[in-house]
Amino acid sequence: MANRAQTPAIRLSGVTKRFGAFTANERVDLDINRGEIHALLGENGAGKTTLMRIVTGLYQPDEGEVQMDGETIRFRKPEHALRAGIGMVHQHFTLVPTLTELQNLAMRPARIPWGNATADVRRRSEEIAATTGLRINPDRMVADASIGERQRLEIVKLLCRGARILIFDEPSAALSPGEWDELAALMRRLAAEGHAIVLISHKLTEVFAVADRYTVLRAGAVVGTGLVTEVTPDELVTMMVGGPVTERPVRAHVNPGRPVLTVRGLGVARDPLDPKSPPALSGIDLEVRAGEILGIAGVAGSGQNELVEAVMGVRPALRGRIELDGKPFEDRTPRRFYQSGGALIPEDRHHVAIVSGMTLWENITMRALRRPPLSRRGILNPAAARGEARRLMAEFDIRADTEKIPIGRLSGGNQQKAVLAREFTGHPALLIAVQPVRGLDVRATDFVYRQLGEHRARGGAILLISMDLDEILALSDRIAVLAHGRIQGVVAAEDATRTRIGALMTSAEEAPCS
Ligand SMILES: Nc1ncnc2c1ncn2[C@@H]1O[C@H](COP(=O)(O)OP(=O)(O)OP(=O)(O)O)[C@@H](O)[C@H]1O
Repeated sequence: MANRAQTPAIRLSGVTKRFGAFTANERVDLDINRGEIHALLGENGAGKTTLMRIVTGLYQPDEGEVQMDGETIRFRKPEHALRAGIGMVHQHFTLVPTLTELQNLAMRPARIPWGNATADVRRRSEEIAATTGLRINPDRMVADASIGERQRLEIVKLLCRGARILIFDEPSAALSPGEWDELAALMRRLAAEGHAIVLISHKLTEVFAVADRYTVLRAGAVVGTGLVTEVTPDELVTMMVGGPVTERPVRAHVNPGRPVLTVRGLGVARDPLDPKSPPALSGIDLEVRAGEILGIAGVAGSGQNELVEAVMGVRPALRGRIELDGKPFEDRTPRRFYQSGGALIPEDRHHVAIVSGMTLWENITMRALRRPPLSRRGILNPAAARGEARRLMAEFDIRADTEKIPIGRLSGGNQQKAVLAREFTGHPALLIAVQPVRGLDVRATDFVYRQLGEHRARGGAILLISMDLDEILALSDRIAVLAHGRIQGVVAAEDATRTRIGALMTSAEEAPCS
C-alpha cells in the first residue's frame, strides 16, 4: 500500500472533458499513488476510458489539470506521456500482426530515449522476463499469437519503454483463470516495485482480488472512492448503476432438438496458406443442437479461433466434414455462413465486428440492409434503416445521442451492444458467440446472458466460446474442453465443476499443436 503522505504519481483536479454538448468527464478529482493498484469502475460509457485518455495525452481536458509527481503536465500526444513513464494496455492492441514479437518491441515512437538495436530490445525483454516472469516468444509473428499472448507483449512493450504508471483497460477480458492469476501476481509485483497501477474492470471479483483502492464514475463524475477493504460488491454496484441489479435468471431446462451444427473429424493447419504446417485442430467432433448452448472451454490459443474460422469458411479445413442444419456445408464462405442462418459475435470487435468509420445505424443494420423492409428492389430506404437502428438502440440499451454517430466514437461496451443487436436480428439458427460480454458492465452482461438464454429457448443453437470458465459453467448445457487443438472431453452441465473442467484443460499433452 502506498504511503499516504507521499505525492501522488498522478493527480487529477477538476478535470472536465466535453465532446460537443456531451460531458464525458465532469470535475473529476482522482489521485493515483505509487505502489497501489487503483480500480477505476463504472458502467459502460461512464467515462473511464476518456479519463485515462486524458492522462495518457490522447485527449486534452477542457477544464482542470493533471499533475504527475506534483508537477502540472499537459501532454499533447501519447508519446509524451509514454516518455514521462505513463503507459496504457488498451482493450484493442496496438501491435503489428505481420511483424514478429521482437520486431514489435523494437518499433518505437520518435524521441523515446531508448536504443533501437534489436539486440538491446531482446536483452531488455529478457531482463523483464527475469524480474517479472513475463516471457515473450521473440521470433513468433504476432498474427500467430493468441489475444492473451498479445496482451503480454503489450505489457512488455510498455515496460521496455520505461513505463512506471500502467493503466490496464479490462486486462482479463481474454484470459483464462490461470492467466488472470498470473497477471494479478504480476500487477502486485509491479506495484510492490513502486509502479502505480490503474485497473479498469467490470469484474468485481478481480477488483476485490487485487486492488487497494477504488474510484467509481457515474455519468462522468466521481460518485465514490475509498479502500477496497472498506466496501462490499453490492455497494460498488449500487454506486455504479445508481440502484440494485436484478439477479441473473436460473438456467431453464430446454430439450435440445435437431443438430444445427455438426463437425466431424475436422483438421486444420496452423498456417492457412501452408497445409503442411503443424495442425491447429485435429479430429474435432462437435454437435450443437437447436435449443442448446454448447460451451467451448479452454485457455486462449487452444484452437478456438481456428475452429470459428473453419466453420465460417475463413480458413480452409484439411479434412473433416461440417454440416449446417443437416446439410453439408461445403464451399464455405462467410457470406454462405450468414445465408445459411449463421451469425457471429466475434472476439476481436475492432478488426472483425464493426466498421469504425461508419455510423452506428449502418453498423447495426448491416445484415438487414439488403433485404426488405430496409431495401426494396435493391434500393435502400435510409429512413427505415435509421428507424430500425433506433428501435434496436432502445432494445439493447445502446447509449448514444444519435444513430448517426460514427460507431468508433462509442464506448467499448456500447459498441459491443451494437454488435449483439445486429447479430441477434433475424433469429439466426446458429449463433457463434466468442467472449460475448467482453467489455460489458454488470447490467449489460446480465442483459446479454438473458438474450442468449432467450435465443436458446426459442430454439436457437449457440456455440459459446469463452476463456471465462465461470461464464461457460453458468450458461452452457454441455461443455467441450479444447486443449492443444483437440477436444479433450465433453461434459454435461450437471456434471461440470471447475475442477473437472480445469483438469481436462490442463491434462492434455503438449503435442501435436503447441
Ligand atoms: N471521440 C468522442 N466523440 C464523442 N463522444 C465520445 C468520444 N469518446 C467518447 N465519447 C463518449 O463519451 C462517453 C464515455 O465513453 P468512455 O469510452 O470514456 O466510457 P467507458 O466508461 O470507458 O465505457 P466502457 O466501459 O464501455 O468502455 C460515451 O458516451 C462515449 O460515447
